[in-house]
Amino acid sequence: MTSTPMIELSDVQKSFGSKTVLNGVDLSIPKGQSLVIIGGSGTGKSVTLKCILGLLKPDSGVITVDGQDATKLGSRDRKALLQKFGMLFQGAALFDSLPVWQNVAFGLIQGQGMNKKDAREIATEKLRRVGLSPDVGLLSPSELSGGMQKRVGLARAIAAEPEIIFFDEPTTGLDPIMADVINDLIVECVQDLGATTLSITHDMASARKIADRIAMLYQGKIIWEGPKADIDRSGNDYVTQFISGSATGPIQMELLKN
Ligand SMILES: Nc1ncnc2c1ncn2[C@@H]1O[C@H](COP(=O)(O)OP(=O)(O)OP(=O)(O)O)[C@@H](O)[C@H]1O
Repeated sequence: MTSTPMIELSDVQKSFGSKTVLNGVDLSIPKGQSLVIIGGSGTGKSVTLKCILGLLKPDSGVITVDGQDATKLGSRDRKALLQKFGMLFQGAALFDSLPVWQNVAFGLIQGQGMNKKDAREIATEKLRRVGLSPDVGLLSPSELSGGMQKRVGLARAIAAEPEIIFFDEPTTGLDPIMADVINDLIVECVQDLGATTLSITHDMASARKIADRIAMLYQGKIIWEGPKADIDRSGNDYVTQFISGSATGPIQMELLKN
């Protein structure tokens, strides 16, 4: 394993008014590794992603992406940095006004200025990679099942062959079998590209499948991080409660205190 971190967060803090959401988050993802952040609703998983993407500015701390301080970039450098990212959004977030192939090709045409013919060829190839035939490229996203929409979202995320891919709740809304199919596809596509990935999810089956390492965010800090094989013997009562989905344990006690 290479020790060069592709993404590194050091003591990142972010508050909204009097509410502290991130209270000293430290994370390091080596190149080519997949980290999954787990944690309850409202614990700051999305805020962490948005800080890395530059959509939110942390109050303090350092975020480096491929060696660059991502919190101090001008708009041109930020655009260049964003070109390294692919993203699969929660709910796939496809444009219904565009046919499927144009959704997949969107970043190639709008972001890279690629001509439509070449972008369409790549979109068709990526659709095939995720198990969809070229005919599907002509449909509207609204004509597709949830599982097919996730496949299209994945094809879009990998279209530009990014070095880094973010997966935001990639299995939300899917039945467990379709979720497993999508998890397998994610693992295959990430391996094809050798990409570094950061995912956020509540779905432990997904985390166990797509992660190399898992980190748990709780009350604004990473309270446990380790290889996925160690999660069942973390020795951390919060992690144990979260992965067992139990209503009783320290997390419930904290909720009752508030
Ligand atoms: N722009 C904002 N302004 C004010 N508060 C915000 C903003 N964005 C997020 N928050 C608050 O920060 C907290 C963490 O939100 P975040 O969306 O990161 O949670 P999450 O862990 O991703 O939750 P979920 O799993 O439910 O998506 C929440 O209390 C939320 O209300």
